[in-house]
Amino acid sequence: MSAVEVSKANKFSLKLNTIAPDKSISHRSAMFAMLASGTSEVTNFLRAEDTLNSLEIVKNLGATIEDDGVTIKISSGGIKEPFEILDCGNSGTGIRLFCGLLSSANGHFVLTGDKYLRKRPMKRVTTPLREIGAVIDGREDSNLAPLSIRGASLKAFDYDSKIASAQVKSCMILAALRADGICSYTEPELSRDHTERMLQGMGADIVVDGLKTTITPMKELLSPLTIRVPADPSSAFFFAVAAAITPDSDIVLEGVTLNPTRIEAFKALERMGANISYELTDNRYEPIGDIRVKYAPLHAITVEDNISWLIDELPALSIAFACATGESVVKNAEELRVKESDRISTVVEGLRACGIEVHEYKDGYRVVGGELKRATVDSDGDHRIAMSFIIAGLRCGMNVTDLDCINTSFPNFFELLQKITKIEFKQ
Ligand SMILES: O=C(O)C1=C[C@@H](OP(=O)(O)O)[C@@H](O)[C@H](O)C1
Ligand SMILES: C=C(OP(=O)(O)O)C(=O)O
Repeated sequence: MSAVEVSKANKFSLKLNTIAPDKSISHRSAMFAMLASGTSEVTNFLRAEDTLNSLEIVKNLGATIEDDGVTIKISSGGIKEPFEILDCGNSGTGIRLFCGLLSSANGHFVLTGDKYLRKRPMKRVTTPLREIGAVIDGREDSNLAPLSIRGASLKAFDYDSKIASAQVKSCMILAALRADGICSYTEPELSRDHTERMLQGMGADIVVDGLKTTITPMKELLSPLTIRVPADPSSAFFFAVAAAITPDSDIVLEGVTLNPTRIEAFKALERMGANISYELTDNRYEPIGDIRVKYAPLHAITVEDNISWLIDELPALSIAFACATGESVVKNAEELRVKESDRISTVVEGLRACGIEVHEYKDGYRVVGGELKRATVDSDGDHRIAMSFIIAGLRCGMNVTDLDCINTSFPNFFELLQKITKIEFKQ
């Protein structure tokens, strides 16, 4: 399936209870099970390419996996040297967290990914890991995958990170769990905190004090995880924007993680005028609940703080900017340039193709709200760009090409979308 034609939508009222399970939590569930004694049980694991690659890697590292289609049981007898090259596919989260997990494990490990991942920067994890004794190398002096790791003993550290990145933080927390003394990691702004919450739930000694996380190495294996993965707010957000830009529409997104580090894009949409409410329904490892979004005319906003809390949703939020009155600005978001695509360029080019005035900056862009027009937009192999411009099509019709990437995070996206509008696939 290489292209889709999306029709303009009429008002809709919907409840969605099958939004894709959270990608960040699914990756972590598979990986953290390797640190437990006994069997971890994960229900509602995201069965998408990125996270299935992590599960396959865990299997290659010696875990036994039993899957009845509902619950995945993962039992590990410790990390074993794999026969295979470990392929993370398209996933930055996969490769960077595995670097932390494997740097202290016995054996030799080769991590790689697809042509997009092999262009993304890895020094952000390989440099701090090398500083504490990790034996890790890769192309361009360890900046680019394939990466090769020879497990080694790691020294205790106090690391002051310059980037607000949950991938870097999680990598270093995983390394710290097997270092030779108490470690601390400080970040410039709080990034998503699933790693801390899940590992604490498994009994790890991790103390969070504002931006500083202190980790005491594991003395023994952790307790197994028992988790139901909540729906992914980053996936749910495409449908939040769908309701926010389609007059008189109303949508309820069920069972989503309401972790404050993940729902900032919904808060931004609320600041733009959309009518949004949250209902807490569960609280295990993190708050979980339903998000209701009702259409209201949107106005422009500036987004410049806590960028890591909505970094993955910025492409979809930019579609709402295009439909708002006034000029919306995104600042401090240079991290967008090193995602699956350079998301500053792909958003700017895509919106311009749809007739919207956009000004590009080094660290963001300014979108002048206007009339979206039907265009052909190529995703550049980036799932979030593909889904964002498909949602734009609900306003004006759209042809979006290069769609296979959607399977990395949201395989049932089209099944849900067809509850809202007509879609026609082309070769
Ligand atoms: O830790 C995670 O699960 C993620 C962290 C973020 O990346 P960075 O840590 O690079 O900001 C985010 O963009 C990615 O989709 C998932
Ligand atoms: C950036 C993303 O993922 P990753 O970094 O894991 O490839 C994303 O899903 O938008």
